[in-house]
Amino acid sequence: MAWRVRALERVIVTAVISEKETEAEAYASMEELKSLVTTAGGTVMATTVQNRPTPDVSTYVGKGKADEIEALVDTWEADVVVVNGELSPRQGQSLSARTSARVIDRTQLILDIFADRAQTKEGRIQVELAQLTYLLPRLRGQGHALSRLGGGIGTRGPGETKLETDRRHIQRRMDELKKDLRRIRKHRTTLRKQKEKQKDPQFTLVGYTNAGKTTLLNALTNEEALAEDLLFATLDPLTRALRLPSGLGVRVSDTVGFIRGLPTTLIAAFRATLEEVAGADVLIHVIDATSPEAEVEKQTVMELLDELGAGEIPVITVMNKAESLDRDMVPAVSAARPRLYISAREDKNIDDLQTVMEEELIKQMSFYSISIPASEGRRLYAIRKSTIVREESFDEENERYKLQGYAFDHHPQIAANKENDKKEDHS
Ligand SMILES: Nc1nc2c(ncn2[C@@H]2O[C@H](COP(=O)(O)OP(=O)(O)OP(=O)(O)O)[C@@H](O)[C@H]2O)c(=O)[nH]1
Repeated sequence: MAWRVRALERVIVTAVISEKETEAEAYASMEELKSLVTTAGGTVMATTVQNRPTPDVSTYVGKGKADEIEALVDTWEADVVVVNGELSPRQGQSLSARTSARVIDRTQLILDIFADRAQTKEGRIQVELAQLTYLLPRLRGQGHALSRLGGGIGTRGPGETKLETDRRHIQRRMDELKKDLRRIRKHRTTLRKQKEKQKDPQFTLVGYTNAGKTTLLNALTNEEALAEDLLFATLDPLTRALRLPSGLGVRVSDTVGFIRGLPTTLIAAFRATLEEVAGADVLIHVIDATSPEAEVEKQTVMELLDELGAGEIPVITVMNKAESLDRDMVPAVSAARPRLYISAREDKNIDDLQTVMEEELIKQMSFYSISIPASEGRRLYAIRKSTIVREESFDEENERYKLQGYAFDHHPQIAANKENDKKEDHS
Protein backbone atom coordinates (compact mmCIF):
# COMPACT_ATOMS: atom_id res chain seq x y z
CA MET A 1 0.00 0.00 0.00
CA ALA A 2 1.17 3.46 -0.79
CA TRP A 3 0.91 4.72 2.77
CA ARG A 4 4.04 2.83 3.65
CA VAL A 5 7.13 4.42 5.06
CA ARG A 6 9.75 3.47 2.55
CA ALA A 7 13.40 2.89 3.26
CA LEU A 8 15.36 6.07 3.93
CA GLU A 9 12.30 8.28 4.00
CA ARG A 10 12.59 11.37 6.14
CA VAL A 11 10.03 11.46 8.89
CA ILE A 12 8.64 14.04 11.31
CA VAL A 13 6.90 12.53 14.35
CA THR A 14 4.30 14.41 16.30
CA ALA A 15 1.93 13.81 19.21
CA VAL A 16 -0.65 15.42 21.37
CA ILE A 17 0.07 14.82 25.03
CA SER A 18 -3.39 14.72 26.54
CA GLU A 19 -4.51 14.95 30.15
CA LYS A 20 -4.95 11.18 30.26
CA GLU A 21 -1.21 10.53 30.13
CA THR A 22 1.62 11.27 32.48
CA GLU A 23 4.63 12.95 30.98
CA ALA A 24 6.72 9.79 31.41
CA GLU A 25 4.14 7.66 29.61
CA ALA A 26 3.90 10.14 26.76
CA TYR A 27 7.67 10.31 26.47
CA ALA A 28 8.02 6.51 26.41
CA SER A 29 5.28 6.21 23.85
CA MET A 30 7.05 8.76 21.63
CA GLU A 31 10.34 6.87 21.95
CA GLU A 32 8.49 3.75 20.91
CA LEU A 33 6.99 5.52 17.92
CA LYS A 34 10.50 6.49 16.88
CA SER A 35 11.62 2.85 17.07
CA LEU A 36 8.60 1.91 15.00
CA VAL A 37 9.67 4.43 12.34
CA THR A 38 13.19 2.97 12.37
CA THR A 39 11.78 -0.54 12.14
CA ALA A 40 9.79 0.58 9.10
CA GLY A 41 13.02 1.81 7.51
CA GLY A 42 12.47 5.55 7.93
CA THR A 43 14.69 8.19 9.56
CA VAL A 44 13.28 10.50 12.22
CA MET A 45 14.33 14.07 11.41
CA ALA A 46 12.38 15.97 14.05
CA THR A 47 9.89 15.51 16.84
CA THR A 48 7.25 17.89 18.01
CA VAL A 49 4.62 17.50 20.72
CA GLN A 50 1.72 19.56 21.94
CA ASN A 51 0.21 19.59 25.41
CA ARG A 52 -3.54 19.98 25.26
CA PRO A 53 -6.47 18.41 27.11
CA THR A 54 -7.65 16.44 24.07
CA PRO A 55 -6.66 16.31 20.41
CA ASP A 56 -8.37 18.85 18.15
CA VAL A 57 -11.39 17.24 16.50
CA SER A 58 -10.62 18.57 13.06
CA THR A 59 -6.82 18.81 12.82
CA TYR A 60 -5.65 16.58 15.73
CA VAL A 61 -2.99 19.14 16.77
CA GLY A 62 -4.02 22.78 17.14
CA LYS A 63 -3.85 25.12 14.15
CA GLY A 64 -0.61 26.77 15.32
CA LYS A 65 1.04 23.39 15.77
CA ALA A 66 -0.11 22.35 12.32
CA ASP A 67 1.73 25.40 10.91
CA GLU A 68 4.83 24.39 12.83
CA ILE A 69 4.66 20.88 11.39
CA GLU A 70 4.37 22.33 7.92
CA ALA A 71 7.48 24.44 8.54
CA LEU A 72 9.36 21.38 9.83
CA VAL A 73 8.41 19.44 6.73
CA ASP A 74 9.88 22.23 4.58
CA THR A 75 13.03 22.60 6.66
CA TRP A 76 13.81 18.89 6.71
CA GLU A 77 12.40 18.10 3.29
CA ALA A 78 10.42 15.42 5.03
CA ASP A 79 8.41 12.81 3.15
CA VAL A 80 6.13 11.66 5.94
CA VAL A 81 4.52 12.98 9.10
CA VAL A 82 3.66 10.26 11.63
CA VAL A 83 1.11 11.07 14.30
CA ASN A 84 1.29 9.17 17.57
CA GLY A 85 -2.40 8.32 17.80
CA GLU A 86 -5.27 7.20 15.69
CA LEU A 87 -6.46 9.90 13.30
CA SER A 88 -10.14 10.16 12.52
CA PRO A 89 -10.91 10.37 8.81
CA ARG A 90 -11.53 14.10 9.20
CA GLN A 91 -8.29 14.75 11.10
CA GLY A 92 -6.26 12.80 8.56
CA GLN A 93 -7.81 14.70 5.71
CA SER A 94 -7.33 18.18 7.11
CA LEU A 95 -3.77 17.54 8.29
CA SER A 96 -2.86 16.11 4.89
CA ALA A 97 -4.29 19.17 3.19
CA ARG A 98 -1.91 21.41 5.11
CA THR A 99 1.37 19.77 4.22
CA SER A 100 3.12 18.39 1.19
CA ALA A 101 4.25 15.31 3.17
CA ARG A 102 2.11 12.17 3.58
CA VAL A 103 0.38 12.06 6.93
CA ILE A 104 -0.06 8.67 8.60
CA ASP A 105 -0.97 7.58 12.12
CA ARG A 106 0.41 5.03 14.52
CA THR A 107 -2.00 2.30 13.44
CA GLN A 108 -1.05 2.75 9.80
CA LEU A 109 2.62 2.60 10.68
CA ILE A 110 2.15 -0.63 12.61
CA LEU A 111 0.11 -2.10 9.76
CA ASP A 112 2.91 -1.10 7.44
CA ILE A 113 5.45 -2.98 9.54
CA PHE A 114 3.13 -5.97 9.78
CA ALA A 115 2.82 -5.95 6.00
CA ASP A 116 6.56 -6.09 5.69
CA ARG A 117 7.04 -8.85 8.21
CA ALA A 118 4.23 -11.29 7.47
CA GLN A 119 5.83 -14.40 6.06
CA THR A 120 3.08 -16.91 5.55
CA LYS A 121 0.23 -16.60 3.09
CA GLU A 122 -2.18 -16.39 6.02
CA GLY A 123 -0.19 -13.62 7.68
CA ARG A 124 -0.15 -11.61 4.48
CA ILE A 125 -3.89 -11.99 3.92
CA GLN A 126 -4.56 -10.94 7.51
CA VAL A 127 -2.50 -7.81 7.12
CA GLU A 128 -4.19 -6.81 3.88
CA LEU A 129 -7.57 -7.39 5.47
CA ALA A 130 -6.62 -5.25 8.46
CA GLN A 131 -5.38 -2.51 6.12
CA LEU A 132 -8.60 -2.49 4.12
CA THR A 133 -10.70 -2.54 7.29
CA TYR A 134 -8.78 0.51 8.44
CA LEU A 135 -9.17 2.24 5.11
CA LEU A 136 -12.84 1.65 4.36
CA PRO A 137 -14.38 4.12 6.85
CA ARG A 138 -11.78 6.65 5.78
CA LEU A 139 -12.82 6.60 2.15
CA ARG A 140 -15.70 9.06 2.22
CA GLY A 141 -14.70 12.12 0.24
CA GLN A 142 -11.04 11.38 0.82
CA GLY A 143 -9.12 12.13 -2.32
CA HIS A 144 -5.90 11.18 -0.58
CA ALA A 145 -6.96 7.76 0.59
CA LEU A 146 -8.31 6.95 -2.83
CA SER A 147 -5.25 8.07 -4.71
CA ARG A 148 -3.32 5.77 -2.42
CA LEU A 149 -5.28 2.92 -3.88
CA GLY A 150 -4.70 4.25 -7.36
CA GLY A 151 -8.25 5.60 -7.62
CA GLY A 152 -7.19 9.23 -7.70
CA ILE A 153 -10.21 11.40 -7.17
CA GLY A 154 -10.58 14.36 -4.96
CA THR A 155 -13.69 16.11 -6.09
CA ARG A 156 -17.33 15.55 -5.50
CA GLY A 157 -19.92 14.92 -8.19
CA PRO A 158 -18.56 12.34 -10.63
CA GLY A 159 -15.98 11.52 -7.98
CA GLU A 160 -18.65 10.17 -5.67
CA THR A 161 -19.62 7.61 -8.29
CA LYS A 162 -16.00 6.59 -8.47
CA LEU A 163 -15.96 6.49 -4.70
CA GLU A 164 -18.80 3.98 -4.67
CA THR A 165 -16.97 1.89 -7.26
CA ASP A 166 -13.84 1.97 -5.12
CA ARG A 167 -15.81 1.08 -2.06
CA ARG A 168 -17.40 -1.88 -3.81
CA HIS A 169 -14.02 -2.88 -5.16
CA ILE A 170 -12.54 -2.89 -1.67
CA GLN A 171 -15.53 -4.73 -0.25
CA ARG A 172 -15.17 -7.39 -2.93
CA ARG A 173 -11.48 -7.75 -2.24
CA MET A 174 -12.22 -8.10 1.48
CA ASP A 175 -14.76 -10.84 0.76
CA GLU A 176 -12.19 -12.68 -1.33
CA LEU A 177 -9.58 -12.39 1.40
CA LYS A 178 -12.02 -13.65 4.02
CA LYS A 179 -12.84 -16.63 1.83
CA ASP A 180 -9.14 -17.43 1.41
CA LEU A 181 -8.67 -17.15 5.16
CA ARG A 182 -11.54 -19.53 5.87
CA ARG A 183 -9.96 -22.09 3.54
CA ILE A 184 -6.55 -21.78 5.16
CA ARG A 185 -8.05 -22.00 8.63
CA LYS A 186 -10.03 -25.09 7.79
CA HIS A 187 -6.81 -26.70 6.71
CA ARG A 188 -5.13 -25.58 9.93
CA THR A 189 -7.96 -26.93 12.04
CA THR A 190 -7.39 -30.32 10.46
CA LEU A 191 -3.67 -30.05 11.23
CA ARG A 192 -4.47 -28.89 14.76
CA LYS A 193 -6.72 -31.88 15.34
CA GLN A 194 -3.89 -34.15 14.27
CA LYS A 195 -1.58 -32.30 16.63
CA GLU A 196 -4.07 -32.56 19.48
CA LYS A 197 -4.07 -36.29 19.12
CA GLN A 198 -0.43 -36.20 20.12
CA LYS A 199 -1.53 -34.29 23.21
CA ASP A 200 1.81 -32.65 23.88
CA PRO A 201 1.24 -29.84 26.37
CA GLN A 202 1.42 -26.41 24.82
CA PHE A 203 3.42 -23.44 26.13
CA THR A 204 3.00 -20.10 24.43
CA LEU A 205 5.43 -17.20 24.76
CA VAL A 206 3.73 -13.84 25.06
CA GLY A 207 5.13 -10.42 25.79
CA TYR A 208 5.68 -6.88 24.75
CA THR A 209 7.39 -6.41 21.44
CA ASN A 210 11.20 -6.77 21.64
CA ALA A 211 11.06 -8.44 25.09
CA GLY A 212 13.09 -11.38 23.77
CA LYS A 213 10.48 -14.06 23.01
CA THR A 214 12.15 -15.38 19.87
CA THR A 215 15.55 -15.41 21.58
CA LEU A 216 14.02 -17.36 24.46
CA LEU A 217 12.40 -19.85 22.10
CA ASN A 218 15.83 -20.42 20.59
CA ALA A 219 17.48 -20.76 23.99
CA LEU A 220 14.85 -23.25 25.16
CA THR A 221 15.01 -25.38 22.05
CA ASN A 222 18.64 -24.82 21.03
CA GLU A 223 17.79 -23.49 17.64
CA GLU A 224 18.24 -20.37 15.65
CA ALA A 225 15.18 -18.46 14.58
CA LEU A 226 15.50 -14.90 13.42
CA ALA A 227 15.84 -12.60 16.45
CA GLU A 228 16.16 -8.97 15.56
CA ASP A 229 16.38 -5.76 17.48
CA LEU A 230 13.38 -4.57 15.58
CA LEU A 231 9.82 -4.41 16.72
CA PHE A 232 7.54 -7.22 15.56
CA ALA A 233 10.18 -9.54 14.15
CA THR A 234 7.66 -12.29 14.84
CA LEU A 235 4.35 -12.19 13.08
CA ASP A 236 3.54 -15.75 12.31
CA PRO A 237 3.45 -18.24 15.12
CA LEU A 238 6.40 -20.53 15.22
CA THR A 239 6.13 -23.77 17.16
CA ARG A 240 8.96 -26.03 18.26
CA ALA A 241 9.17 -29.27 20.16
CA LEU A 242 11.07 -29.44 23.45
CA ARG A 243 11.87 -32.15 26.02
CA LEU A 244 11.63 -30.92 29.60
CA PRO A 245 14.11 -32.28 32.20
CA SER A 246 11.85 -35.23 33.14
CA GLY A 247 11.69 -36.28 29.48
CA LEU A 248 8.21 -34.89 28.92
CA GLY A 249 7.68 -33.69 25.37
CA VAL A 250 6.04 -30.27 25.04
CA ARG A 251 5.45 -27.70 22.33
CA VAL A 252 6.54 -24.08 22.62
CA SER A 253 5.13 -21.34 20.38
CA ASP A 254 6.30 -17.82 19.73
CA THR A 255 3.74 -15.09 19.07
CA VAL A 256 3.45 -11.56 17.75
CA GLY A 257 4.67 -8.96 20.25
CA PHE A 258 2.08 -6.79 21.91
CA ILE A 259 2.31 -3.04 21.93
CA ARG A 260 0.40 -0.24 23.60
CA GLY A 261 -2.09 1.65 21.50
CA LEU A 262 -2.56 -1.30 19.21
CA PRO A 263 -6.26 -1.59 18.45
CA THR A 264 -7.59 -4.96 19.60
CA THR A 265 -9.25 -5.42 16.24
CA LEU A 266 -5.80 -5.41 14.77
CA ILE A 267 -4.50 -7.99 17.19
CA ALA A 268 -7.66 -9.95 16.55
CA ALA A 269 -6.69 -10.00 12.89
CA PHE A 270 -3.82 -12.25 13.85
CA ARG A 271 -6.01 -15.20 14.48
CA ALA A 272 -3.28 -17.76 14.15
CA THR A 273 -1.40 -16.08 16.95
CA LEU A 274 -4.57 -15.91 19.00
CA GLU A 275 -5.20 -19.58 18.65
CA GLU A 276 -1.71 -20.28 19.95
CA VAL A 277 -2.50 -18.07 22.93
CA ALA A 278 -5.99 -19.35 23.67
CA GLY A 279 -5.02 -22.99 23.15
CA ALA A 280 -2.03 -22.87 25.51
CA ASP A 281 -1.84 -24.92 28.69
CA VAL A 282 0.57 -22.37 30.15
CA LEU A 283 1.65 -18.93 28.99
CA ILE A 284 5.20 -17.69 29.46
CA HIS A 285 5.11 -13.92 29.82
CA VAL A 286 8.49 -12.51 28.84
CA ILE A 287 9.30 -9.08 30.27
CA ASP A 288 12.29 -6.95 29.33
CA ALA A 289 13.61 -6.28 32.84
CA THR A 290 15.86 -3.50 31.58
CA SER A 291 13.04 -1.45 30.13
CA PRO A 292 12.20 1.62 32.22
CA GLU A 293 8.64 1.07 31.05
CA ALA A 294 8.52 -2.61 32.08
CA GLU A 295 5.56 -2.12 34.40
CA VAL A 296 3.41 -0.40 31.74
CA GLU A 297 4.46 -3.01 29.20
CA LYS A 298 3.49 -5.80 31.55
CA GLN A 299 0.08 -4.21 32.18
CA THR A 300 -0.48 -3.76 28.44
CA VAL A 301 0.19 -7.44 27.84
CA MET A 302 -2.05 -8.56 30.72
CA GLU A 303 -4.92 -6.35 29.58
CA LEU A 304 -4.63 -7.66 26.04
CA LEU A 305 -4.56 -11.25 27.28
CA ASP A 306 -7.78 -10.54 29.16
CA GLU A 307 -9.38 -9.05 26.07
CA LEU A 308 -8.37 -12.10 24.09
CA GLY A 309 -10.11 -14.34 26.60
CA ALA A 310 -6.82 -15.81 27.83
CA GLY A 311 -6.94 -14.21 31.28
CA GLU A 312 -7.53 -17.54 33.03
CA ILE A 313 -4.59 -19.44 31.57
CA PRO A 314 -1.76 -19.93 34.10
CA VAL A 315 1.20 -17.63 33.49
CA ILE A 316 4.91 -17.98 34.24
CA THR A 317 6.47 -14.53 34.39
CA VAL A 318 10.11 -14.26 33.37
CA MET A 319 12.28 -11.18 33.64
CA ASN A 320 14.57 -11.33 30.64
CA LYS A 321 17.84 -9.51 29.83
CA ALA A 322 18.77 -9.87 33.51
CA GLU A 323 22.48 -9.94 32.67
CA SER A 324 22.18 -6.28 31.64
CA LEU A 325 20.59 -5.19 34.91
CA ASP A 326 22.90 -3.24 37.19
CA ARG A 327 23.19 -4.98 40.50
CA ASP A 328 21.60 -2.11 42.41
CA MET A 329 19.10 -1.26 39.71
CA VAL A 330 15.55 -1.85 40.89
CA PRO A 331 13.56 -3.39 38.08
CA ALA A 332 10.55 -1.33 37.06
CA VAL A 333 8.13 -4.20 37.55
CA SER A 334 6.42 -4.55 40.89
CA ALA A 335 3.93 -7.36 41.32
CA ALA A 336 5.37 -10.08 39.12
CA ARG A 337 6.04 -12.64 41.84
CA PRO A 338 7.45 -15.20 41.80
CA ARG A 339 9.82 -13.66 39.37
CA LEU A 340 12.34 -15.67 37.47
CA TYR A 341 15.33 -13.74 36.20
CA ILE A 342 16.83 -15.11 33.03
CA SER A 343 19.02 -14.12 30.14
CA ALA A 344 17.76 -15.68 26.96
CA ARG A 345 20.71 -14.32 25.03
CA GLU A 346 23.36 -15.64 27.42
CA ASP A 347 21.52 -18.83 28.22
CA LYS A 348 21.28 -18.06 31.96
CA ASN A 349 18.69 -19.77 34.17
CA ILE A 350 17.03 -21.46 31.23
CA ASP A 351 17.24 -24.77 33.17
CA ASP A 352 15.41 -23.12 36.06
CA LEU A 353 12.73 -21.98 33.68
CA GLN A 354 12.31 -25.52 32.39
CA THR A 355 11.88 -26.76 35.94
CA VAL A 356 9.24 -24.10 36.60
CA MET A 357 7.50 -25.11 33.36
CA GLU A 358 7.22 -28.65 34.70
CA GLU A 359 6.00 -27.48 38.08
CA GLU A 360 3.30 -25.42 36.40
CA LEU A 361 2.10 -28.43 34.44
CA ILE A 362 2.10 -30.62 37.54
CA LYS A 363 -0.48 -28.24 39.03
CA GLN A 364 -2.83 -29.25 36.23
CA MET A 365 -1.99 -32.97 36.47
CA SER A 366 -2.79 -35.81 38.83
CA PHE A 367 -0.45 -38.26 40.53
CA TYR A 368 -0.31 -41.75 39.04
CA SER A 369 1.42 -44.96 39.84
CA ILE A 370 1.54 -47.64 37.19
CA SER A 371 3.13 -51.03 36.64
CA ILE A 372 3.92 -52.18 33.12
CA PRO A 373 5.32 -55.49 31.84
CA ALA A 374 8.83 -55.11 30.42
CA SER A 375 7.57 -56.63 27.17
CA GLU A 376 5.42 -53.55 26.51
CA GLY A 377 8.33 -51.36 25.44
CA ARG A 378 6.29 -49.05 23.24
CA ARG A 379 3.82 -48.24 25.93
CA LEU A 380 6.62 -47.61 28.37
CA TYR A 381 8.29 -45.21 25.94
CA ALA A 382 5.02 -43.38 25.33
CA ILE A 383 4.40 -42.90 29.05
CA ARG A 384 7.92 -41.64 29.70
CA LYS A 385 7.54 -39.06 26.94
CA SER A 386 4.03 -37.92 27.72
CA THR A 387 4.02 -37.72 31.52
CA ILE A 388 6.30 -36.30 34.19
CA VAL A 389 8.01 -39.37 35.64
CA ARG A 390 9.28 -38.84 39.17
CA GLU A 391 10.31 -42.37 40.04
CA GLU A 392 11.00 -45.46 38.05
CA SER A 393 12.01 -48.91 39.24
CA PHE A 394 12.26 -52.41 37.78
CA ASP A 395 10.80 -55.42 39.51
CA GLU A 396 13.02 -58.26 38.26
CA GLU A 397 10.94 -61.04 39.70
CA ASN A 398 7.81 -60.06 37.81
CA GLU A 399 9.63 -58.35 34.95
CA ARG A 400 7.62 -55.20 35.36
CA TYR A 401 8.48 -51.52 35.43
CA LYS A 402 6.93 -49.38 38.11
CA LEU A 403 6.49 -45.71 37.24
CA GLN A 404 5.25 -42.91 39.44
CA GLY A 405 4.65 -39.36 38.42
CA TYR A 406 2.13 -36.89 37.09
CA ALA A 407 -0.13 -37.04 34.06
CA PHE A 408 -3.09 -35.18 32.66
CA ASP A 409 -6.38 -36.78 33.64
CA HIS A 410 -7.24 -37.53 30.04
CA HIS A 411 -3.94 -39.36 29.38
CA PRO A 412 -4.99 -42.42 27.36
CA GLN A 413 -2.61 -45.03 28.76
CA ILE A 414 -2.85 -43.89 32.36
CA ALA A 415 -6.65 -43.63 32.17
CA ALA A 416 -6.86 -47.10 30.56
CA ASN A 417 -4.69 -48.47 33.31
CA LYS A 418 -6.99 -47.04 35.96
CA GLU A 419 -9.88 -48.80 34.25
CA ASN A 420 -7.93 -52.06 34.37
CA ASP A 421 -7.14 -51.54 38.04
CA LYS A 422 -10.83 -51.09 38.72
CA LYS A 423 -11.65 -54.27 36.85
CA GLU A 424 -8.96 -56.14 38.78
CA ASP A 425 -10.40 -54.75 42.04
CA HIS A 426 -13.81 -56.13 41.15
CA SER A 427 -12.58 -59.59 40.17
N1 LIG B 1 20.77 -8.00 26.69
C1 LIG B 1 19.91 -8.93 26.29
N2 LIG B 1 19.27 -8.79 25.11
C2 LIG B 1 18.41 -9.74 24.74
C3 LIG B 1 18.14 -10.89 25.55
N3 LIG B 1 17.21 -11.63 24.93
C4 LIG B 1 16.91 -10.98 23.77
N4 LIG B 1 17.63 -9.85 23.65
C5 LIG B 1 17.64 -8.90 22.53
O1 LIG B 1 16.40 -8.22 22.44
C6 LIG B 1 16.08 -7.98 21.07
C7 LIG B 1 14.69 -8.54 20.76
O2 LIG B 1 14.71 -9.95 20.84
P1 LIG B 1 13.62 -10.87 20.13
O3 LIG B 1 13.86 -12.24 20.60
O4 LIG B 1 13.55 -10.60 18.67
O5 LIG B 1 12.29 -10.25 20.80
P2 LIG B 1 10.75 -10.60 20.56
O6 LIG B 1 10.09 -10.46 21.87
O7 LIG B 1 10.63 -11.91 19.85
O8 LIG B 1 10.33 -9.41 19.61
P3 LIG B 1 8.99 -9.23 18.69
O9 LIG B 1 9.12 -10.15 17.55
O10 LIG B 1 9.07 -7.79 18.36
O11 LIG B 1 7.81 -9.51 19.54
C8 LIG B 1 17.20 -8.63 20.25
O12 LIG B 1 18.15 -7.63 19.93
C9 LIG B 1 17.79 -9.63 21.20
O13 LIG B 1 19.14 -9.90 20.93
C10 LIG B 1 18.86 -11.02 26.78
O14 LIG B 1 18.71 -11.97 27.55
N5 LIG B 1 19.71 -10.00 27.10
